[in-house]
Parts: sequence; C-alpha cells; structure tokens
Amino acid sequence: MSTRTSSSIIRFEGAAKVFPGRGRSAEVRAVDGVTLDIRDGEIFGVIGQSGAGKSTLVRLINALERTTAGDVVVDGVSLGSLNEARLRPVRAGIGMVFQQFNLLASRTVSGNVAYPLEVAGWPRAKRDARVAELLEFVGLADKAGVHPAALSGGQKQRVGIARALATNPRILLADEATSALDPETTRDVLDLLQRVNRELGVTVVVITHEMDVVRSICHRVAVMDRGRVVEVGEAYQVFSAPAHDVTRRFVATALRDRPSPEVLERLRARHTGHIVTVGVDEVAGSSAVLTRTLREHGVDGTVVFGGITEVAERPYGSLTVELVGEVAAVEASVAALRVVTWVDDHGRAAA
Ligand SMILES: Nc1ncnc2c1ncn2[C@@H]1O[C@H](COP(=O)(O)OP(=O)(O)OP(=O)(O)O)[C@@H](O)[C@H]1O
Repeated sequence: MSTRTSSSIIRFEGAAKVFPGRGRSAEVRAVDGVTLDIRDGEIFGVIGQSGAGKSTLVRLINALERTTAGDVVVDGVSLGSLNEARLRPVRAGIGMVFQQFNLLASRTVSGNVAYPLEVAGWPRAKRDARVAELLEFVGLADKAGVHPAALSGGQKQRVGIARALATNPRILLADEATSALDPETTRDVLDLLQRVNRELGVTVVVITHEMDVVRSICHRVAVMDRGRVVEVGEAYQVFSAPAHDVTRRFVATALRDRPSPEVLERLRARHTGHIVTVGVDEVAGSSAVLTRTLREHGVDGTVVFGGITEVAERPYGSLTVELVGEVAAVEASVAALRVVTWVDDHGRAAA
C-alpha cells in the first residue's frame, strides 16, 4: 500500500520555540520560525548537526514541546490553542521511537508493547490479540516473554516500533532511531520503518544526523541549521543539487563516489590519459550514454574510480573515466557529455 499524497498532514506555520536562558546564559532559539509541510503518507527526513533544533522541531508535532510563536497543525488540528486534555487524542494518533529505545526493563517484550493499550483502556483479550499481531509484524513473535535486557539493540528498537504502533497512529516520529545501532542492524530497522510506511500507510518523520539514512528511505528531506530550515525538497533533488553549504557537507558524507584530491593524484600517477568525472543519474549520464558518446567520438574510456548507488531508490552517483584518443575527439566527447550530465574535467596529467 502506498498512500503518498500531496495533502499536508503536519504543517509548521512560522513555528518557533525559544527556551529561556538559565542564570546568565542567553535564551536559546531552538526552532526559529519554521514553515513547512509534511505530506500524508511520506517518509520525511529532518537532518542537521547536533543542536540544530531537530528534536525540538519534532517534539512540537506531538506537543511534548509547545510553540512560543507560530503554530503547528496536525491533521487539520491547530495545536497552539489546545489545552492538555484536548491534546490527548492528537497525541494518541502519533507514535514515537527513541535513540535509547526507552523500554520498561521490568516488563517483558509483550508487556512493553501492551503498555500504551493498557493506558488507552483496551480490554485484555483485544490487547493480547493486538500485541501478537504487532510482534508478528516486527518479527519478534518468539521473544514475547523475554525481558529487554536479553535483546540486541536492533531487537529493542523493533519492540520500540511495535509499541509506538500499538494504538494505530497515523504518524510515527523516529528520533535518531538507528543512531545507537551498527550498520547492519541499522539497515534492518530502516527496512522496518519503510514497511511501516508502505504496508500500514503511516507517515514517518525521521530525525537523523546521517545522510545515509535519508538516502536509504526518505522521500523528502528538510535540512536544519541553527533552528531554521535552510533547504527542503525531494531527497533525490537535494542529493543531486544541494543548494546550501550545510546540505553539501551532508551529501558529501553519504556519497563517496567522487575522487578526493589525494585519490585524483594517485589516479594521475597511474593513468596518463584525460581524466573526467561524469555524473550518473536516471535521466542522463547512465553508463550506456557514456559508452555510446565515447564510441561516437572514437574515444576509448576506462572507468578508474566511482560508483553508482541509490537515492530514494533511484540510481545516483558518478564515474571517473580515463579517456584516450585524439585531443580534439576527447574534447568533443566531453562537450557532448556535458549536454546530458555534469562533468568534472580533471584534464591530463602534466607531461
Ligand atoms: N529543554 C531545553 N532547555 C533549554 N535548551 C534546550 C532544551 N532543549 C533543547 N535545548 C537547546 O535547543 C537547541 C536545539 O536542541 P535540539 O535537541 O532540538 O537539537 P538537535 O538538532 O536535536 O540536536 P541533537 O542531535 O544533539 O539532539 C540546543 O541548543 C539545545 O541545547
């Protein structure tokens, strides 16, 4: 089931959160006038460095923090005007998972998942059936009677996700849900979040400081810096053409396909031909286009560095190629490639 629509399920309207200064320290503008739409059915990433305001922004969605200016509208309900009692049903429609899992150590896995259902007053039989269904969904049916201490980090986070989904929320907030996990377990948990989105139609908001997380599962992403959203767009677009410096730095951490100056120096020592790096994406610059263009110009090309990965399940990357042929033919082939994709021309090694 894919339920991505263009309608907004969460809207920040000039939302701000200012924490008063303590003692002599100045106030902190943790969220500083954010206007942003998160769409129904998408996986939305919020990325930024530590202290950028990501957690505070996301905690405004379930009113764990209240705005000090502006508003947040969730599913058509303006949170700014609601008192605690009227916030309760809004919060019930929002699940949350945390970096440190926040499981109750004294309860078993099923006891943890059952907890929000007990709070919501579900009768025993209905509760048991729901817990069994959730543990099946997250692949932990065989761990129902085990205590959290006996689980791996990845399994703990699966319990956290099952618990967050217990009352059938339409929105799941994941605050650095994979930051405490190793890369392989991270992959499993990201796959699970993707299934939550696809199979249950839940809108997922993922806070992360890792661009790899955005690359793997997010449809759209907002980049935060010092309380502000400095860039927002389709994950693919943001990767392909990052507009802000902060974004460029994040993108560089996730894509290691372009040669660093040191790598380039070693490539030059090994290859005497003309070296170019050519962008590869789904429209232009696929390796087939590259091969054909070089052949048309009578130029030989050998891939010497690079790689093609996926962003939002679409091909993305670059190939660094040594071109060998007549100088004019090489130049003409580079010009032809520039028509279809970006090209970094590293030239020839100095003779
Ligand atoms: N309860 C609070 N009281 C005072 N200041 C706070 C409070 N919560 C957060 N802040 C401050 O607000 C700013 C943004 O914090 P926030 O936790 O939202 O950032 P973040 O991007 O999520 O960072 P991290 O990844 O380190 O959690 C920081 O300067 C932080 O110290």
